[in-house]
Amino acid sequence: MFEVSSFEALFRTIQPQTAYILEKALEGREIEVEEGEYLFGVQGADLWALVAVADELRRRTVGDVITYVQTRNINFTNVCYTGCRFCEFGKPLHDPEAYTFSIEEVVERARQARAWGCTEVCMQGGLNPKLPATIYFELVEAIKAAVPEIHIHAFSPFEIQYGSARLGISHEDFLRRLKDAGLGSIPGTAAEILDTDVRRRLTRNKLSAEAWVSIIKTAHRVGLRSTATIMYGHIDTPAHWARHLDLLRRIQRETGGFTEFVPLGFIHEKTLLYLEDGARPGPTGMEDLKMHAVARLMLNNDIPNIQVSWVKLGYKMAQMCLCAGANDFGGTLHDERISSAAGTTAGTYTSPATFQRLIRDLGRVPAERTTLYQILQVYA
Ligand SMILES: C[S@@+](CC[C@H](N)C(=O)[O-])C[C@H]1O[C@@H](n2cnc3c(N)ncnc32)[C@H](O)[C@@H]1O
Ligand SMILES: Nc1c(NC[C@H](O)[C@H](O)[C@H](O)CO)[nH]c(=O)[nH]c1=O
Ligand SMILES: N[C@@H](Cc1ccc(O)cc1)C(=O)O
Ligand code: SF4
Repeated sequence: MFEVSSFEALFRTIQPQTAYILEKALEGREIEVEEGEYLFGVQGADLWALVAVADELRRRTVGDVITYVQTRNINFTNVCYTGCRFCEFGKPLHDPEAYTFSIEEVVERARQARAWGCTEVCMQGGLNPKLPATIYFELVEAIKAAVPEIHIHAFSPFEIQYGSARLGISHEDFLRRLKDAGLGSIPGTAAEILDTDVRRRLTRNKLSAEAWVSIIKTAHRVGLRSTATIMYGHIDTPAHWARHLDLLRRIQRETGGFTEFVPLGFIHEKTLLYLEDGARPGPTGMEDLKMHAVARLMLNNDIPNIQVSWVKLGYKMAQMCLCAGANDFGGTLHDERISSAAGTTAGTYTSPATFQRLIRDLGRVPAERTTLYQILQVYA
């Protein structure tokens, strides 16, 4: 049984309802959707108690190691007509900033990545109607032929839906062919908020919440693991967040395919969602802390790894969230473009030395991992 007693004194100083839920969490019991929603509303001493309990659960489940992965983003095209209101990365074909890499350019980037020490390439793009629908297979095959040892983490559920629809084949056949070509895993992006009403206001043409769930489950069934994400801090509410977390853990109980959960705070600066549609200017610092902490409480029994996105949070807030339930620092990235296009100034690359320094500053232990959380080296 989990130890509750060391928290007793702290719990006497906070709201009884908060204390009740935090005790349940320390006992390893399930935090219900309504309880998660309640926790998103706590402030002051209750918020710090939530953070302390999330940090304790993190310590019990995954210990004091904080991992990171050497990976290079290859955003092979930004041409996209979906028009998501939160995205400044996607551009129409004739936009002066539109670009598409050739297969040779993508392969060259993967080769360089390997030479720099990367074990992964993270590849996502716009939905570019000028590219052949077979581009997804061609990219994977070409990278595998040139750099066979690199793990290819690529193509969001939306890209899977788009590619398979254009080829007229099932999601399952499309995913199996990608896996046979050498795909290693898929990013769980395009999740945004898995709620029909919110999605309608974020983006008119994007895949539905149901399709996201179905494609993720299909990927897991064919043996392709994925990350899980949420994009929060725009027109969404704590009720959406708690339901989203609950949906992710229910998927995980069916498939076991999620490697980690990555909260992605909305980068608002240049987006139409903020400038024209009245969305909030991204999450506040307290919302960032609560997102990582409540995720730890609700997911701890099902998804052990919670990743901070340093691109969205910046290093200082990322460090804080690593003290509030998270245990993974994400990737080196090298060429981050999506958040940068939306106006973040957090940077496009983080070196292993920087990760190690920021992790040591927390009194924790840095370690490099692979995409699937195999530890490559611990920096004791
Ligand atoms: C840019 S898309 C690339 C893959 C594909 N086009 C898709 O939409 O699935 C990848 C993810 O980036 C995230 N993203 C885009 N713009 C963002 C922003 N302004 N703030 C935070 N995340 C953003 C969204 O979660 C989105 O699903
Ligand atoms: N969090 C962001 C990522 N993450 C990619 C990860 O580094 C990696 O692919 C994953 O950990 C696989 O296990 N990439 C971005 O471009 N922007 C982010 O905010
Ligand atoms: N972190 C995501 C990928 C990602 C890429 C770009 C983003 O803007 C956000 C997330 C994953 O590994 O699954
Ligand atoms: S989020 Fe993806 S689908 Fe939406 S506009 Fe951006 S690149 Fe296109």
